[in-house]
Amino acid sequence: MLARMTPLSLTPTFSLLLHRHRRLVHSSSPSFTPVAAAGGALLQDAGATAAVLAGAYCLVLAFETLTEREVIKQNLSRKLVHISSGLLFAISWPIFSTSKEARYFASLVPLVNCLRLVIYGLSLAPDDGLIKSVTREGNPEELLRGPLYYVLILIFCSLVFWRESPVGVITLAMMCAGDGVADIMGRRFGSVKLPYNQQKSWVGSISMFIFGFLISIGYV
Ligand SMILES: C/C(=C\COP(=O)(O)O)CCC[C@H](C)CCC[C@H](C)CCCC(C)C
Ligand SMILES: Nc1ccn([C@@H]2O[C@H](COP(=O)(O)OP(=O)(O)O)[C@@H](O)[C@H]2O)c(=O)n1
Repeated sequence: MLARMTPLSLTPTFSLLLHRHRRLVHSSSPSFTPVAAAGGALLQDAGATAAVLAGAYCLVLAFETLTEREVIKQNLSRKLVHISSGLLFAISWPIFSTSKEARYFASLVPLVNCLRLVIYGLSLAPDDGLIKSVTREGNPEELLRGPLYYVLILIFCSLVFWRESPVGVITLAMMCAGDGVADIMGRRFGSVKLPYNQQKSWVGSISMFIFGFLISIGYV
């Protein structure tokens, strides 16, 4: 049951397309050999990695542009990147092959972004746009805290849980949708604070649970 869990995998259309795709790739034609299958999977994973890397770059670039043009505020940009990055990363998992190596290809995407955050967080190179779109105050060192922990969790979930266990996508749903929405709802409507934490509110905490749970259900 848990084998090959993938986001949207229960959607009949998606399952049928995935099944037809797998039958096509693993067809029993005489000319089809395990070497060809391995080569096909390698090509598919390399292409998927390149596509998702490009998607990650374009996503951050889009929010950089919106922030620089003051279409959205810096704090909202950070939260929208926080919410969308991990959720879109998990949605991209089905485009990778069913090979054992697929998870390693997928984890390259957050790994490249991890290196990017370290380089710019240590000010080894300038990237004002990235800093503006994913930090609170616009300090490069901020990249080495929340954003860096975030991509490390993406690497961990893709390597350890991948599509075999729902724990990975549930973790991403809570971290991205839950924590992201908690901030937005809590800042706006969170006047009644938690008794044991005056920095958090009931609205924010309940929002985290509700949105994290709903997105988790949608993924598994
Ligand atoms: C802004 C972020 C975290 C802030 O956390 P906190 O300070 O609110 O606690 C997220 C940073 C995201 C990172 C810069 C880009 C990550 C891209 C991801 C690995 C791949 C996305 C692929 C998809 C197809 C867009
Ligand atoms: N459970 C929560 C979480 C956040 N929040 C609000 O969101 C703001 C930022 O929350 P946070 O500590 O998650 O911020 P990040 O560290 O995720 O950027 C808090 O200062 C609160 O105003 C809330 O009211 N209740």
